Amino acid sequence: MKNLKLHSYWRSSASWRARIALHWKGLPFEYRAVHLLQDGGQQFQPAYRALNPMARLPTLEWTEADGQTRKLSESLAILEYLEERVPSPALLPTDAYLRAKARMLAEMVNSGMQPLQNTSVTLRIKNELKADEKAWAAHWNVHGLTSLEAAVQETAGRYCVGDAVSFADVLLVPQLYGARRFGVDLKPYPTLLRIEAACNELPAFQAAQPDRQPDAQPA
Ligand SMILES: O=C(O)/C=C\C(=O)CC(=O)CC(=O)O
Repeated sequence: MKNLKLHSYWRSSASWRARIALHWKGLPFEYRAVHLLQDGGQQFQPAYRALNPMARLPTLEWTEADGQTRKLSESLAILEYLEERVPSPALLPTDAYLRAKARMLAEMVNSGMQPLQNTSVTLRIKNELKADEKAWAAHWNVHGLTSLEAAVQETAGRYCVGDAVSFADVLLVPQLYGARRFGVDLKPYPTLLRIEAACNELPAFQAAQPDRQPDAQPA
């Protein structure tokens, strides 16, 4: 994989997952900023939609040794692909059950939480339904984090699944940032907070943080 380009937005949690995985695997990439709110949402522009018909972030583009260009969207598909292409350092355990557990915890965020509070959803709740989109988003974060705190008890070591970083941690850290943005009290999730702190000691997690990205906006 050469000439990697990641279409990303600094605080898009799905972009953040891909950034962690790329840094973890030691794959340098060019950062292509797509602003989710400016210009009515740059993700809706035809050039980006041609890359990603869902008009969502992230999208990864690269070139193979034989010159073929490739593109992939959906952060979990990107994580799975990078894990296959660059197995070491790993982001999945070797034991099949624990691998499934890491994917299960990741899916609890990927399918069970984030889509319910995605910007495309919260904007419709606010503008079409005239409802409190922050309360809506906070509700689904509380439901998901309560479930995750319970679920990780079986496998947690230093990280979500034992003492090695996995997809579960890659999904957890950006989601906690989102939960804070929606005003969720995180005190009921001590295990998740402890894992987040452990992850944030790692250079790949540090490099992927929103405020370290070229399109970050001052608070
Ligand atoms: O407010 C903005 O700056 C625009 C959009 C986002 O950050 C995207 C999200 O926070 C959704 C998410 O990835 O969970």
